[in-house]
Amino acid sequence: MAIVLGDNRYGKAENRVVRVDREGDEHRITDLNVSVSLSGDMSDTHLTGANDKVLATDTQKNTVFAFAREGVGEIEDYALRLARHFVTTQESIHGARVRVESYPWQRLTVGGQPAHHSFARSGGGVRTTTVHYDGEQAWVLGGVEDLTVLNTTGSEFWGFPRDGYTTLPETKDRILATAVNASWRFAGEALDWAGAYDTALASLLDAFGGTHSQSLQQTLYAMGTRVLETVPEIVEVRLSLPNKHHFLTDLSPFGLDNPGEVFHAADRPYGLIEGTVLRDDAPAAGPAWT
Ligand SMILES: O=c1[nH]c(=O)c2[nH]c(=O)[nH]c2[nH]1
Repeated sequence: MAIVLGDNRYGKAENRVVRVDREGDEHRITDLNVSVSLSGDMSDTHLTGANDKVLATDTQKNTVFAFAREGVGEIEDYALRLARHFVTTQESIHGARVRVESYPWQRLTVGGQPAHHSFARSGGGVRTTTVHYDGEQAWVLGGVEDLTVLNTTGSEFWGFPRDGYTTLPETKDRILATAVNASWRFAGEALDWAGAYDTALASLLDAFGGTHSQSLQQTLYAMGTRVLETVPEIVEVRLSLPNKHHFLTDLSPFGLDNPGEVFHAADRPYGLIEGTVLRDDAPAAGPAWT
């Protein structure tokens, strides 16, 4: 029996980069969380302690900030530039994964006018990308996280098996709420990333609100399908949907009825519904998700 070094990677996680673009008085803000993870010929550092092939994670952090000096643009392009840089400039680095989360800010209205330099963090979900570059090919994922949505009706859940542990009543009308975590895989690059994001987001929301749901699973499939129908460059969608349960509160001890008006929003435990929707001719995912 011999002990060997297995899969490994290293990088600087969660670099918080804020960039202000200034056009005269009018400012724009880009607020990012950037994580870099590199892999390659890293045996020596693990086995002997020789660091001559280790691009310091501190250098990686500096690179993330220095590249932001030239402008960020679409986060997918920024991640591609960084991933390519690490692999092409370091002989020992054979793969780079760059993940970017972009926090949304909304311009304030001040004195009845759009403010030049004042913003509020908005709850419209965090735009994400993950790029993997292996020296020859790039794989690009886009996505959105923490996009909380809720339907006050149009949701049922019944017909499920009842065993000795089942207490959940069947319902033909309930609140359906979730925080959408979705990632999608693009075929190709140099796309209209912003347009794809806007369309995918609108499709997720449209399908969530427009589907009369028998289960969150059914809604998940509708949401993934809608993205694939509206964005031709996306070949696969992965969704992770926590079921944010809203239980009708029993007000009868107080002599009150409750015709679907007062709910307890339970934060845990929660159902977690996850699934992948993809084109049957989608090209191989390679290392895109791993
Ligand atoms: O949409 C749902 N899917 C489930 O699988 C499930 N299970 C549960 O208790 N409630 C729900 N709701």
